[in-house]
Amino acid sequence: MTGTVYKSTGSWYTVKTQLGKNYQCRIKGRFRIKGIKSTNPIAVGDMVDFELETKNDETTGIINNIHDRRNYIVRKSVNLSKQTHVIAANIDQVFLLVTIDNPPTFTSFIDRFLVTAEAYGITTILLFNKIDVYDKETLDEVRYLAHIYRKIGYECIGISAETGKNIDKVKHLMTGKVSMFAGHSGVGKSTLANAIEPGLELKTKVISEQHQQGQHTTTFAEMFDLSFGAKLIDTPGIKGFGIVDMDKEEVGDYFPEFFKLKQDCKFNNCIHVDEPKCAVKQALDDDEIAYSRYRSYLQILEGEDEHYRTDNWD
Ligand SMILES: Nc1nc2c(ncn2[C@@H]2O[C@H](COP(=O)(O)OP(=O)(O)OP(=O)(O)O)[C@@H](O)[C@H]2O)c(=O)[nH]1
Ligand SMILES: [Zn+2]
Repeated sequence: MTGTVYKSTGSWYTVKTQLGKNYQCRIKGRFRIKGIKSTNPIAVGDMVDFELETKNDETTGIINNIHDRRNYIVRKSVNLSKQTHVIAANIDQVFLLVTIDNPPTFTSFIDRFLVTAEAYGITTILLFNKIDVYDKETLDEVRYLAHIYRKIGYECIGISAETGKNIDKVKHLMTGKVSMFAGHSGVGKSTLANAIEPGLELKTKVISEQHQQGQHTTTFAEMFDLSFGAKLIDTPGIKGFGIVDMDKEEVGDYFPEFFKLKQDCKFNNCIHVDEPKCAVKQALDDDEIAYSRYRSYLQILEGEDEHYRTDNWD
């Protein structure tokens, strides 16, 4: 049988078949996944093959194969083993919720998020939330940011999870796809989830309640089937992605507007900093590239990312 992993709690995996039946499955033997050292061989979103086994009237599944992943996101383990933890696989798109204030979302955060998503091969859509409470000036800022990111090719929507403004547009984009919501704490991820699917309880809340009681909890992602034919992966405590290791020469490739110009730089290994006849710097001078984007790029190049690492994950 073949199915998709909806939930994993350590050694057991909830796998749903195409006919919509859930099986509790375990892994047979050991899996090795090319290229990554992972603490967990199978993650939410994985497509797996399994055999059924019945013992004492209880039927469970034994997973014996994992299908190739289209993409996956990881977080580095907190210990020093350099192992990674795969959070989720086969994600179609991520909605990054952005608020101008309450809390503020800075372009440096947005850009680092986008670079990482590009590196993972995941489409990002920017949702500017809480537009119901913004004054004219703040709305102008939303428009300005939306203009910058649309020009690069990112879809941008102004929404209000509270009033329901443009939620239909978000649902439309989600239909038939596997999505995730990300963004700083307090931007409205849970509120949005509830606006698109009333009654859906995301774990983010549960986890923070447990936190207050001083309990240490390991967080696991979970996939939900929504009523309008969409899938949502909930990853408790997620603000962004874990960091992808990349070389200096690679960073510019994940800024789509830089990447397009790269072929016009004099040097084909140009990193757009001090090189002469650099098409990216020329475009910056011509206001074709936003200064905030170039600044974020330099920050990433210079490795000013330590605080982002902790910022991205609770
Ligand atoms: N005015 C207004 N308030 C909103 C909107 N969306 C969310 N909020 C409020 O913002 C606060 C935070 O919203 P949450 O949905 O809990 O934010 P979250 O991103 O899930 O936060 P974490 O669980 O900490 O990651 C709540 O008080 C919401 O009522 C909105 O569109 N407009
Ligand atoms: Zn260049």
